[in-house]
Amino acid sequence: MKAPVRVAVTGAAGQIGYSLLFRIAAGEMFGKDQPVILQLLEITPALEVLEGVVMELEDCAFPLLAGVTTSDQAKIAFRDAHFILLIGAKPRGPGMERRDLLEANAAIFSQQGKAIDAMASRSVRVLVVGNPANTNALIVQRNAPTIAPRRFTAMTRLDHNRALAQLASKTGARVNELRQMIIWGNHSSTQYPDISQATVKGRRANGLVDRQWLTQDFIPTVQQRGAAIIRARGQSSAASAANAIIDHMRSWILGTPEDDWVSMAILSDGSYGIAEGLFFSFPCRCSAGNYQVVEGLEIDEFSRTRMLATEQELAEERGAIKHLLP
Ligand SMILES: NC(=O)C1=CN([C@@H]2O[C@H](COP(=O)(O)OP(=O)(O)OC[C@H]3O[C@@H](n4cnc5c(N)ncnc54)[C@H](O)[C@@H]3O)[C@@H](O)[C@H]2O)C=CC1
Ligand SMILES: O=C([O-])CC(=O)C(=O)O
Repeated sequence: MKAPVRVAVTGAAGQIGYSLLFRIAAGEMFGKDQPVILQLLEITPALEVLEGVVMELEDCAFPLLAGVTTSDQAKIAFRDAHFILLIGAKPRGPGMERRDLLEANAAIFSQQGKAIDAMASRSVRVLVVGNPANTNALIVQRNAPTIAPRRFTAMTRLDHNRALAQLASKTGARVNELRQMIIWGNHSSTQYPDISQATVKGRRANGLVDRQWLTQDFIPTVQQRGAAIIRARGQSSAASAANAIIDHMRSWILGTPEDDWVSMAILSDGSYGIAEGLFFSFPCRCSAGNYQVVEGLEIDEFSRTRMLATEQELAEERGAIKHLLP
């Protein structure tokens, strides 16, 4: 049996937490041979609810669940953590953009960045989910200067999965017959879901759909999907977000297939002309716990314009919280 990995999860008593923790404990994130210890963080008033979730975890008698701890102190929850999933934050309601949460959530992420720096394993891998996820990831990373910047990511995998589902439905294919989707930029309504590299059953997706569907239907549907779910459910997406968290971590740790890639928001190194120092979603290939931006893709004018728009928004978000960046 492998040694257990320590997985810290914040906002563990929230909606996403309730869809996520049981799947991690069942072995869906790290594989069926990898025991896990869950280190759960909540705010003090939510600890009682969290105790109920812990009782349910116990009642599942998961063979891979090697322990569960709870705390309202980030420094306790993050101690020696190998993986940290930063979910705990305020979600948006109807009529809001994710950036409207910046002020409410930014303080959480600067404090948690410092706690990661002080307490986590030096080889920790961090995924930021709480919105606005890209800019929160920047706050966390900059507040954790002793951890390598490559170990911080923000989630655009839900957008990637949404784009796959839309294209599969339009072309009558199954999702697993699609390859090489891309989400560029911010997890926001300026993101650019790009099918220019995508294939459907080995054929170029661009040749299977018309420009009008792309611009009037596909791109806005993916960009606005979170808002559509809030309108319908009265709450933001949770089960699909939890599923994307599993997918993101699984790809990062266990790797991507030879003929495909995934979208991850990572600290830009200047690839594709995107300004350094922004958490920007790129197509990435993963292997053995590492990721690399897929280089050398041709970017036409249509794509470039959209990539610049989402880059511009990220630069503005960074400007709004620059006082929180050491
Ligand atoms: N990146 C993405 O694709 C997605 C991001 N989200 C975001 O994820 C976040 C969580 O969503 P839900 O679980 O639906 O919200 P929720 O409100 O159901 O749960 C959030 C939990 O976080 C806790 N919390 C608040 N401040 C905390 C802190 N300082 N430390 C630890 N825990 C704290 C709350 O007590 C609550 O239990 C939201 O910001 C939401 O917008 C949601 C869906 C997709
Ligand atoms: O839209 C929201 O606020 C929640 C979220 O990030 C998503 O569903 O993509």
